[in-house]
Amino acid sequence: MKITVIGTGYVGLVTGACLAEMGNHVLCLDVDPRKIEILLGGGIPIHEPGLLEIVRRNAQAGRLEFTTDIPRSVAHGTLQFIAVGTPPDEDGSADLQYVLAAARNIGRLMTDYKVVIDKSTVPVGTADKVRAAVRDELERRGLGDTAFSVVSNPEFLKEGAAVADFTRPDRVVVGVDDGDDRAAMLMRSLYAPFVRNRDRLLVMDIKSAEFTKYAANAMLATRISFMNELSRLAERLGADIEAVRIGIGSDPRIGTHFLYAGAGYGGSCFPKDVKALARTAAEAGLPSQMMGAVEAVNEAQKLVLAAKVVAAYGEDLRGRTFAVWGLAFKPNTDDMREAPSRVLLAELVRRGARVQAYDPVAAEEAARVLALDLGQHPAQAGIHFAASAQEALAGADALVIVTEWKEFRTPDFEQLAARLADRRVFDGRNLYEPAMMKSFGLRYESIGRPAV
Ligand SMILES: NC(=O)C1=CN([C@@H]2O[C@H](COP(=O)(O)OP(=O)(O)OC[C@H]3O[C@@H](n4cnc5c(N)ncnc54)[C@H](O)[C@@H]3O)[C@@H](O)[C@H]2O)C=CC1
Ligand SMILES: O=C(O)[C@H]1O[C@H](OP(=O)(O)OP(=O)(O)OC[C@H]2O[C@@H](n3ccc(=O)[nH]c3=O)[C@H](O)[C@@H]2O)[C@H](O)[C@@H](O)[C@@H]1O
Repeated sequence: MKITVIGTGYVGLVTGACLAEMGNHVLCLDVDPRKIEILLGGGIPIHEPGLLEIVRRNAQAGRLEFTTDIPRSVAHGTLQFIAVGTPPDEDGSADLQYVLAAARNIGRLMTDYKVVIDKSTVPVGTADKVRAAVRDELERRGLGDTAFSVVSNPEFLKEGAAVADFTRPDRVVVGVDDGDDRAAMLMRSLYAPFVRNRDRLLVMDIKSAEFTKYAANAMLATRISFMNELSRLAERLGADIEAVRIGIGSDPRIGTHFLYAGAGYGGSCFPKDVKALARTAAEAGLPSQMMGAVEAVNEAQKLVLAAKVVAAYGEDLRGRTFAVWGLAFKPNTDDMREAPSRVLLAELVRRGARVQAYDPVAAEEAARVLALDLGQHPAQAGIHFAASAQEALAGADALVIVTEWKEFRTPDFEQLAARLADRRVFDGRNLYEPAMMKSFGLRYESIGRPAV
């Protein structure tokens, strides 16, 4: 099939590459010429395991192309995936300006039947707005009776595992208008190679499809905030949240996934989608009590590591040096959006500490966003980037772990103890056994477990 993907962020690029891999002819459009330049040069603008190979292979085969040319992109695909950003507006609602701009471009230039597919995460009712935007443009051109379909096809992939999530999905949700058999059939055949078990392709009405996406992210964020709140209580009571996690996760009604207490959730989606769902609920006259609580618990959780450091060293951290391992909002990505490390680093440098930070891939992106957060170059604020986890430890008083990259799981503990002046580790991801840390003479504080 001929497919256009609008937006070459995480979702657009993964969608385009994986659909090309199945033999479709995909043209990816972005309005950001820098991204298209990178893609035309054989690279990708993000760090995502396995993606570069698929992009290169399909680009070389001529099945995956990139452009900034909007008329060409509209002419190309019968299926037009809209995969642009939907960042939070000032009031927390999803900002639909990019989605609607993409829809207007389609209406302004299309000459034959198109399926306009909302892949971006968009509030219930957005498909109607997209439809109106396309229709208005067609009518302006005197082509009001040109046929087109609007489909909701929310994406559930996780960064760091995006290719596997897209190609072996737990489910694919497709929202279509009642009776729009043409669009439903096109979507079914498009996804057939990925959903061998046909039950996993869930066709429903458009509003339910739009709502399913927010319900999924809100449920996952709720689980994390619930565990984070319990972790604080566990610390106060002297219980171990890891034992509790295993204890409750073994009940299949609860399940083992997404129950890890930590340094707070970050990323481009949970924070914004929780806010947007709260906004939708308020606008519908049914204000959500839960979403506000989920968000408030998370904001507080992002401060927990800094609070532990302050409890150990006092409010004034001048003259102290901290090694920080992990900056990205989670492992296997260089994405720094809403990363808990940003809150930690801002707190440490505000109190006068020096920071030696290490992340396997996110350092460059971290330097960029921290400069914006702090209003000055990170080095001026006292943040230095180390080339390795070991280098970050040199001359540090203590280590703070924010992101659970695999390479942090089994460090040389003797060396760790020898390098840290205070032999102290603050672990925001519960990577190690407290008793083992103690046996190496390390003082160890983690999340929701007794300090040793
Ligand atoms: N990042 C993720 O893991 C997931 C994201 N989503 C949702 O997918 C959507 C996209 O997210 P990301 O890929 O992270 O976004 P992103 O911000 O990384 O990329 C969006 C891209 O769209 C481009 N763009 C904006 N307006 C455009 C236009 N009119 N025409 C062409 N290109 C345009 C931007 O230049 C940018 O490159 C969001 O709604 C997000 O909530 C859903 C599931 C997973
Ligand atoms: O809508 C989206 O964009 C995506 O949002 C999340 O994916 P993502 O943000 O890439 O990352 P997650 O793996 O969900 O992690 C989000 C945050 O939660 C934290 N987390 C996750 C799991 C857990 O048990 N505890 C925990 O603190 C992670 O450290 C991270 O900061 C969802 O998992 C995807 O299904 C969804 O498609």
